[in-house]
This record gives sequence, C-alpha cells and structure tokens, in this order.
Amino acid sequence: MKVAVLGAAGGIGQALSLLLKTQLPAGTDLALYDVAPVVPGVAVDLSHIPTAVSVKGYGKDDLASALVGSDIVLIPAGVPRKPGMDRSDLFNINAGIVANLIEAIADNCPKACIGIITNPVNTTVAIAKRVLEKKGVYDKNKLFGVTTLDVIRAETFVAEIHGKNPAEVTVPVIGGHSGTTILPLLSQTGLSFTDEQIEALTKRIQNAGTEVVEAKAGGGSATLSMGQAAARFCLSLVKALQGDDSVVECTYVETDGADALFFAHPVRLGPNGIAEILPYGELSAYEQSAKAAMLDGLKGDIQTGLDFVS
Ligand SMILES: NC(=O)C1=CN([C@@H]2O[C@H](COP(=O)(O)OP(=O)(O)OC[C@H]3O[C@@H](n4cnc5c(N)ncnc54)[C@H](O)[C@@H]3O)[C@@H](O)[C@H]2O)C=CC1
Ligand SMILES: O=C([O-])CC(=O)C(=O)O
Repeated sequence: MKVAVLGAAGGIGQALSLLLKTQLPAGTDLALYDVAPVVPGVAVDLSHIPTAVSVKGYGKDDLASALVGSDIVLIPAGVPRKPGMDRSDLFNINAGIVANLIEAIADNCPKACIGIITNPVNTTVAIAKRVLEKKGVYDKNKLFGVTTLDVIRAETFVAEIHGKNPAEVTVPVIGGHSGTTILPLLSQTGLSFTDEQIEALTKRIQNAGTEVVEAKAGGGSATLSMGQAAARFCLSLVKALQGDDSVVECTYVETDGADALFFAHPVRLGPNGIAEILPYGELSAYEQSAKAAMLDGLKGDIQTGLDFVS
C-alpha cells in the first residue's frame, strides 16, 4: 500500500502525515510531496518515529516519483482562508493547483483513490472529475471530496450538549462543504433536540470553519482537526481497500444527480473505492427545507468547477 500526500509541508499536510506515519498499517509507504523546500525535512523528521511505515519526501520537481504506485492520494495543497473570505474566494488560486496535481495523478497513478481536501471542495472535486475525464481515466468510484471534518465537528458538538463521549455519537453530514451546503442530519443521531438546539447546532456546524479562521486571526484555517479528519478518512479507505466491506464514511462523491451531481452521502467503501452510495434516509422537515434551500448554490459551485476545465 502506498499513500501520497500532496501539500504535505502545510498545516494540514504535516498534521495528517504525522497521524498517517503513526497509524497506517505496517509496510505502508508514505510519500510526501510539496512545492515548499522544507518537505524533505518534514519527511526526515517523521522518519525518526519508530513505526513500520516508510516515509519519503519529494520536492517540487519530483511529483511523478511521489505518485507512481500510489493507491491513495490525498490533496491538501493550496491556500487557506483568512478572516472575511469565503471558501469560494480561494477558487482563483486553488483551482489551477488542483487541476495540475490531478493531471499528474492521471499520468502517474490513474487507478489511485483520490481524496480532495483543497477548498472550495464543492468545486475542486468537479474540476478533478473533468481533468480525469479529459485524460480518459475517470472512475467515479475513486474520487472523493473529504468532508469528514464536518462529521467530526458534528460528533463533537452533539456530544458536548448531550454530555456524551463523542466516540459514541454518530452524525451523518450530507450535501457539500461550505456554509449552508453542509447539512448535518441531527434527526438521525438517535438523540433528541429542541427546535432551538437544532437551529443553533446546525448553524454552528456550518460555520465551524469560520469559527477557526476567526480564532486564528489571519494565521490560516483548521489544520489539526482537519489532519485528524483526513487521517480518519484515509484509514477507513485503507481498511476497505484491504478487504473490510463494512466501512462507511460520509464523503462528497458523484451521485445519480437526484440532489446534485456531487453530494456527500454515507458511502460504503470497498476494494475499489466506493462499493455503494447509501441512501441518507428520511429527513426531518427542518432538514428537508434546508436541503431544498441550498441545492441551487451547490449546483452552481459544481458547475463552476466543470466549466473551469474546457
Ligand atoms: N476539506 C476541508 O474540510 C478543509 C479544507 N481545507 C483546505 O485545505 C487547503 C490547505 O490548507 P492548509 O494546510 O491550512 O494550508 P497551508 O498553506 O498551511 O498548506 C498548503 C500547502 O500546500 C502547498 N502547495 C501549494 N501549491 C502546491 C502545489 N502546486 N503542489 C503541492 N503543494 C502545494 C504549500 O507549499 C503548503 O505547504 C486549503 O485550501 C484549505 O482551505 C482546510 C481545512 C478543512
Ligand atoms: O473554513 C475553511 O476555510 C477551512 C475549512 O474548510 C473548514 O475548516 O471546514
């Protein structure tokens, strides 16, 4: 098994790479790529941790070597938000970065599962689809927008107000990864909430990224919690690729288009990526109207990505 992290020297990349170095199964190769010159040093640093995961750093001219043979490629490369910005404000810089990295994936490891972290996720995943299609290697079962951070936040905040251990709380989060497109299904937690709690919790989960951006006051966005979220997603994918057919994660994937072309669902993972996109089940009246209200925005975000690659 080989896992590549593109953007590995950044805030998310370093946290994620540390978690993968300590938690990937023995025998895994971890390839760390970044355009920042510190990346070989990050790899050397991690290589001193005594686990049976080999780590190698690849500088800006070594993308192909980083990717060859990869089973999973995670992409946290790109710029983060500053206070006052929306995720869509990152499009101008990050769209091109993602498109170039995906081209290299198509050329060097076209069968890899790809997890896109770079914002705006609603749009960058659609860019990846089009680039892979142009290269003739698109497999919709292997392209994922990583929305796990919304899930772990929802689990944390719900556990907080119910005085529970977060490990015992499950909250599906569907839709996209920006503002109101993030739709936590509090009705499916098996816990009860007042209408006011539902309203407040839903808003908090939707705005949690901004909560971090503002708290970091110009120093970037969520990196440590995102590192944890991406590690959880990657480790789930590794388990599934290795034959465990019971792994389910919510993730932003290409669907039949009933809601939007890309939509986060609970997904059962398998040896080839997506084994099955699971229905998200019955929604409460609140969730139904929240979904109806955000779909046009999400579809617009997706179209922007599709149009970017002509
Ligand atoms: N999906 C999600 O839930 C979340 C997504 N994000 C997004 O993740 C991205 C990264 O965030 P941070 O790690 O905080 O940023 P950062 O600035 O700390 O790190 C980004 C890294 O990407 C590298 N990079 C830039 N262009 C590259 C290229 N062409 N190839 C390889 N590496 C390249 C930079 O050198 C840097 O090391 C941002 O777009 C941010 O909005 C952040 C939090 C959550
Ligand atoms: O808010 C941001 O810009 C970063 C992000 O996606 C998140 O923390 O959910």
